[in-house]
Amino acid sequence: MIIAVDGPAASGKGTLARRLAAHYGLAYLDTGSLYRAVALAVLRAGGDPADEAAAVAAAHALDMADTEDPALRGSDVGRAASVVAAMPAVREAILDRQRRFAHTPPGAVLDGRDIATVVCPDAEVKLFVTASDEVRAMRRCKELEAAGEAVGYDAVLRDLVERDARDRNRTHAPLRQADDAYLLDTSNLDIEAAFRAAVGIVDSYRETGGVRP
Ligand SMILES: Nc1ncnc2c1ncn2[C@@H]1O[C@H](COP(=O)(O)OP(=O)(O)O)[C@@H](O)[C@H]1O
Ligand SMILES: Nc1ccn([C@@H]2O[C@H](COP(=O)(O)OP(=O)(O)O)[C@@H](O)[C@H]2O)c(=O)n1
Repeated sequence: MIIAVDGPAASGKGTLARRLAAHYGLAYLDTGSLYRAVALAVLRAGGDPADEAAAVAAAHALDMADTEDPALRGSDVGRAASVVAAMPAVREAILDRQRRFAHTPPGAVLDGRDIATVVCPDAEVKLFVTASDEVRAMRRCKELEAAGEAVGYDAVLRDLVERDARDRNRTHAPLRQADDAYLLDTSNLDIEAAFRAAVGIVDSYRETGGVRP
């Protein structure tokens, strides 16, 4: 089984996808960490994330071990990731790797922006996870604070809104809800409630053999 989890920044898709993977015994891939790792490699080499040749070279050289670096979670890296992610050649360089991961038995949960639309349009279950801008900014603020990066709420909100706009408006593989994806708004759900709601959606899919919303 493949479960696709897409949504805007800090909507809680990673938290949900990781728990769904553990619950159903599936592998888990945070595809955002691939774009973040490409961006971090360019930044560390002293390059500009807008330099397409540098970003594409970093994407081809990407090692899965690079996706474990705690430095990936910084807000500067998130911003740079959305710049390199708008480049079709960067996306192309890491597409097959994501598809192979998803199709390795017994299947996987992948979270990102284009999983249901581009990477795995054949996924059995598609979730589009969202939350209000304010709720997402508050969650990301707390997360950055806990990681030792104190960024004010206003700056985090501005950053998320700007990054989402870049992700939604790019021409190649933009962030959007697939026509056959379930919308899960977690604005008023804590982590446990969001997980229970998602399990309800996946189980009802399995019981009905794939009735779409
Ligand atoms: N439903 C929720 N309620 C409250 N906090 C949440 C919820 N889901 C996730 N979080 C927290 O919000 C932050 C961002 O979640 P994450 O799963 O990393 O989002 P995304 O993968 O969409 O960027 C994390 O610190 C996480 O613990
Ligand atoms: N499947 C994906 C995943 C991430 N991305 C890009 O990578 C950036 C970082 O993704 P992420 O999932 O780590 O970001 P957060 O939601 O954790 O803030 C996004 O802003 C997108 O530009 C993408 O284009 N496609």
